[in-house]
Amino acid sequence: MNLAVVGTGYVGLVSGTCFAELGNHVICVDKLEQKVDQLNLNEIPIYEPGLEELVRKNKDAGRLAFTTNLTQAVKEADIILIAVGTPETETGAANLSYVYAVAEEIGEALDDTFKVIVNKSTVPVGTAEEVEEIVRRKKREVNINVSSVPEFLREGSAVHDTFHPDRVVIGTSSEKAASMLKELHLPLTENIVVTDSRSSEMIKYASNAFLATKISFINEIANICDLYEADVHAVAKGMGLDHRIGPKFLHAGIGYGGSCFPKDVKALKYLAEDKGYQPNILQAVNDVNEIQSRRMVEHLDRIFDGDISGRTIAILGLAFKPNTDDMREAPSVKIIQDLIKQGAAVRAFDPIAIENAKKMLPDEVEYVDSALAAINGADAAFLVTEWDECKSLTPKQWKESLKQPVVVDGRNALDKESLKAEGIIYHGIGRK
Ligand SMILES: NC(=O)c1ccc[n+]([C@@H]2O[C@H](COP(=O)([O-])OP(=O)(O)OC[C@H]3O[C@@H](n4cnc5c(N)ncnc54)[C@H](O)[C@@H]3O)[C@@H](O)[C@H]2O)c1
Ligand SMILES: O=c1ccn([C@@H]2O[C@H](COP(=O)(O)OP(=O)(O)O[C@H]3O[C@H](CO)[C@@H](O)[C@H](O)[C@H]3O)[C@@H](O)[C@H]2O)c(=O)[nH]1
Repeated sequence: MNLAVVGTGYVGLVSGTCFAELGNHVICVDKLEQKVDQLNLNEIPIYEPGLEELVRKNKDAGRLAFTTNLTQAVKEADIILIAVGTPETETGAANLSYVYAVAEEIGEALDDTFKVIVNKSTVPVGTAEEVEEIVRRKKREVNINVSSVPEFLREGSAVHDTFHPDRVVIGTSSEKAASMLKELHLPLTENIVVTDSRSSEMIKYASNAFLATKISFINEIANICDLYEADVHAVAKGMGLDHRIGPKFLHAGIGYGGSCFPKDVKALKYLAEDKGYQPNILQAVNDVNEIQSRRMVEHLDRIFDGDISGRTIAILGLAFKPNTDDMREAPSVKIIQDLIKQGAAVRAFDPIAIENAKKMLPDEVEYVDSALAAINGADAAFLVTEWDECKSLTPKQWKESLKQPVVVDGRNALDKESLKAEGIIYHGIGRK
């Protein structure tokens, strides 16, 4: 099939490339000329394991191309995928201006042949219908269907997730569109749910909100564990073995970040409130997450009697999770701002996110190029992102490098017993 993919962020770039790998002919469009030039030189603007080789291979095979020319890409396509950003606005609602702008451009570019327009961006319920209206306003007699096929990939394992999805959701009112979209996705999975576009849009928000709920729930349990000297690790294990609960997304820590969970929980909350419904669970999920990253600084305050001014704190990991250089809504930002406000000096390490981090963090932060260099001579260390390089420091290295043997593990990723055995003052989140 011939595909046009509009937007070359995580979703557009990864899904476009993977569809090319499956034998489709894919043209990816972005309005940023510099990004398209980079992609044409095989320079991948994001860090995503396995992606660069796949882009190169499919470009060389003539199945994948990058352009700023939306009109040409639309003309050649049977299916047009919209994969532009839907960031958070001040009210918490999703900003749909990029989606609407693309709908207008597609409307202007369409000819008479039947095309399926697919919304892959995460959007409020009813957006597929709105996009169809915008396109038809441009060309009344146009032969199209607008469907919703939400994306469920995770950053850092995006290529793997795209080739091995748990399910594909197709929301459409057209049998022809459903059959074309099924044909496109069948090589990936047989678990294809076909529904209407409104339910499909809701499936995406509900899935992200549910996963975020699991995280805020276990974080709340961790906070209570702290008060009663129970260990949330053991608690999560004991809970997760119940098949009805499951072990995943029960890892307590400093809260969820990234470009999706924070904004999507708020956007769904906004959708409910906009119709006069008070979504109490979503509110609580968000509230718990907003303060969870403060737990690390609280631990430090306790150790240093509330005065950390003049202390050097090593920050291990800046990205919102390992295997990505994405700093969007990374808990490290709030933590570092807090530390600096209290007069501490911050020395930070991340294997790949430092360049992105510099754009968001205070100028006072010192950056170093290894985990060991970060902890060398520091008064305490914070594990903020559980990169392998940070987790693999030995108890001896921690002990010999830190000025004071204080380690606050915001991801509960370190072996607390061996650290304690080495004489290190260890604090996890909800771990006695
Ligand atoms: N990042 C993820 O892991 C992920 C996973 C699932 C779903 N989503 C959802 O997918 C959508 C895209 O997310 P992302 O992280 O890939 O976005 P992004 O913001 O990283 O990238 C969007 C791209 O679209 C381009 N763009 C904007 N307007 C354009 C236009 N008119 N024409 C051509 N290109 C245009 C931008 O230049 C940018 O390169 C969002 O709705 C997000 O919530 C993201
Ligand atoms: O048990 C857990 C699991 C995750 N996290 C945190 O939750 C955030 C999100 O993690 P993850 O879901 O792995 O990353 P994303 O790439 O943001 O992916 C989520 O958001 C995407 C965008 O919508 C969806 O497509 C994915 O299905 C969904 O998992 C990160 O800060 C993690 O550190 C925890 O704190 N505890």
